[in-house]
Amino acid sequence: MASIRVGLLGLGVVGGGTWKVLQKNAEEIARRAGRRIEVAAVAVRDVEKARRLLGDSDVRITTDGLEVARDPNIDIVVELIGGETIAKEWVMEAIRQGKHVVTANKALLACHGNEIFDAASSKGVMVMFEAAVAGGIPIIKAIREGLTANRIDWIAGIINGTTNFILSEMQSRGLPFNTVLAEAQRLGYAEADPTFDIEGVDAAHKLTLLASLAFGIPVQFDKACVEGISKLEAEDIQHAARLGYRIKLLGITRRRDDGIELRVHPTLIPMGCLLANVDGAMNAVLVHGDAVGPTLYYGQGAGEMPTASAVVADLVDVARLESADPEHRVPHLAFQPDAVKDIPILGADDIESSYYLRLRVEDRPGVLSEISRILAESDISIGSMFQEPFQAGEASIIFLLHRAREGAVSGAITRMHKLPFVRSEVTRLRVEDLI
Ligand SMILES: NC(=O)C1=CN([C@@H]2O[C@H](COP(=O)(O)OP(=O)(O)OC[C@H]3O[C@@H](n4cnc5c(N)ncnc54)[C@H](O)[C@@H]3O)[C@@H](O)[C@H]2O)C=CC1
Ligand SMILES: N[C@@H](CC=O)C(=O)O
Ligand code: NA
Repeated sequence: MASIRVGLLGLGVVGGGTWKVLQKNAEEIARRAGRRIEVAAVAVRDVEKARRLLGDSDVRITTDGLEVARDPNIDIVVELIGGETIAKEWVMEAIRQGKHVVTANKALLACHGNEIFDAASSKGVMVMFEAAVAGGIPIIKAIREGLTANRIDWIAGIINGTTNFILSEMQSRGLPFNTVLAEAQRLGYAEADPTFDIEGVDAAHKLTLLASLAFGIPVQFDKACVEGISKLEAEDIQHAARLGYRIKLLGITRRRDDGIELRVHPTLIPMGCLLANVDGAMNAVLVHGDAVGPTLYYGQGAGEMPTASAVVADLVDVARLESADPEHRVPHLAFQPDAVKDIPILGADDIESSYYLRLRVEDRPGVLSEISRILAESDISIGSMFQEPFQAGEASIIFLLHRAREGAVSGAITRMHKLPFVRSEVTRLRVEDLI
């Protein structure tokens, strides 16, 4: 059978890895796909750099992705440039031209996925995005195909390699934040704009896609509650450890009777939990289905070769399914497009979690009773608390609170800020008791 011809948009970390995997495992991939997967053209910013990587191959190099998207000899366009503007323009053009698309671009799909998937369905082409969530872990395939018998209850995961790498190195080696971030950038884990990693935006992009796949809802990144790790203090990492917890940036999406939680934030998880022991740039995703129970997917969530592994797996899927009737392909978001439901996404105040609060207080009689009174009046019960010895007339008090609505906790914190003996902003972190 004739080879399937690919146009690569971008030849950076992931694009370069994709080229390497396709060369290295060409025979094995052809045995699986039923034909060879051949890179016919690439679009890049730096032509000379691309030429060095591609060696003496006869791949056409251009700086214009539209040229690749419009090339009648290309069957699949692989978008690996990132961002939402040019990437969207080139992807939409490829779809208009009737080409299948493979992308690792979670920002693009989390913000414009509904439009892109609609356009692809109308044209009868596939948009595959395994690399966009948790890099090399086949989490999309697992949810979209492996767990289709289940009503999925919740997903909780470490889905950003950069921040997990930063938190792990800060906790285990005491390295400063900026040193570890620079190393994550050198290793190719970080986004072009690393604030996407640090502020939880990248994880929220991925979680948005997971929620759509799990619950059959439209892609709604703008409704996610997002908090990153930039404000996390070393003191809280130490207190958490003393209480038997580790802090991880988690993405959590949960189906409740009144709607769906969609949230990313630093989270205390008990040290014995599986996710608490996922270190470095590794990702891990827990998916709970009503029939299967909890399932766990673990692997490299970022970096050249692991991400390329997912891109190439999608290419093989397209090669296998290309000739199938579009009606018989797996739907983009796991549910048939006419069965997607607009279930409400819950706002921040409606989130339910346990909480860690840290208050810096002055040494005065009645401090504890005042704080306890506010919590009791807000209908929030205290699980445990400890207080550090006073130094220079001040100390930190740490509370672990039982499950409560976030709105109640925020209201209590507002009241605490008005207490004359509270000396700094109250630190609030969520606590989740996972498997
Ligand atoms: N690096 C990683 O570990 C992972 C990255 N991703 C996603 O993969 C995509 C690519 O990321 P990286 O490979 O890390 O980025 P990168 O910055 O290493 O590579 C980007 C490539 O796109 C090309 N490019 C960018 N703008 C262009 C333009 N206007 N015209 C022509 N070429 C252009 C650049 O020349 C470069 O070859 C992003 O969407 C990213 O979020 C997804 C999973 C993991
Ligand atoms: N910047 C991302 C790359 C993979 O998606 C991460 O660190 O996880
Ligand atoms: Na993946």
